[in-house]
Amino acid sequence: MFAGATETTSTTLAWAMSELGRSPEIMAKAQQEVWEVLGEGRSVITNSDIVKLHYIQMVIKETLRLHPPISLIPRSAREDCTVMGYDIPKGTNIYINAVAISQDPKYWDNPREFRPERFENINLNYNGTYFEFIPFGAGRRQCLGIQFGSSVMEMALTNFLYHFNWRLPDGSSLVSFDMSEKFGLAVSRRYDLQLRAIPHVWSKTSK
Ligand code: HEM
Repeated sequence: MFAGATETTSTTLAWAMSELGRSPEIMAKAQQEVWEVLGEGRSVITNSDIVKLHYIQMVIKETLRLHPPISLIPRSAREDCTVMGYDIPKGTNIYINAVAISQDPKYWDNPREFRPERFENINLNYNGTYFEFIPFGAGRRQCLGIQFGSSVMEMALTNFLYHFNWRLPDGSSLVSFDMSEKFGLAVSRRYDLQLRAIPHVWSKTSK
């Protein structure tokens, strides 16, 4: 459970920073929200700050839509049944492909695009009642760490964006930005993410 809890959250954070690193406009919008809501000189950021950061919450949701760390959710048929014309005998192992569902063009416009705004006016949460978006699974065996995991991710991402500006390493470009995946306990980046962290200096523009 310890590995399941830490690897999922750290992997998602790496994907969030990857998506923001290759989308400077979305990064700027997220940072603007963090700076405007929190104001200057904050050394401690609390949960009561995080609930006000709607765009950050959408960035995390959009990251989990494109990169659900547990992409195959296991189940076992408790009885003989038929699904979409396929006979499934009792005891069959079934894997629900969460990543295929959350990128299905039947439910999502331009599904491969990283666009946090798509969550703006729709009440899609993690509860597992919206089957087109199930990064934490659904039903009785749904993830027990939804609240904790989402708070940790929002808190960490907010701290990253509040305190630092992020740039590509010298010599690399947005065109060649690597987004390849590695399948393991969680679907993580194949190669470590490399970004330059530059401490944020407050000026009139960031207030
Ligand atoms: C990005 C963060 C996380 C994601 C995306 C995630 C995702 C998932 C998924 C997809 C499942 C399977 C659900 C199902 O079968 O329907 C699961 C199960 C579980 N998760 Fe998470 N998880 C995350 C973080 C955490 C954290 C932080 C904890 C604990 C502090 C945790 C504890 C558990 C436990 C105990 C289960 C097994 C539940 C059961 O089988 O009854 N998870 N998680």
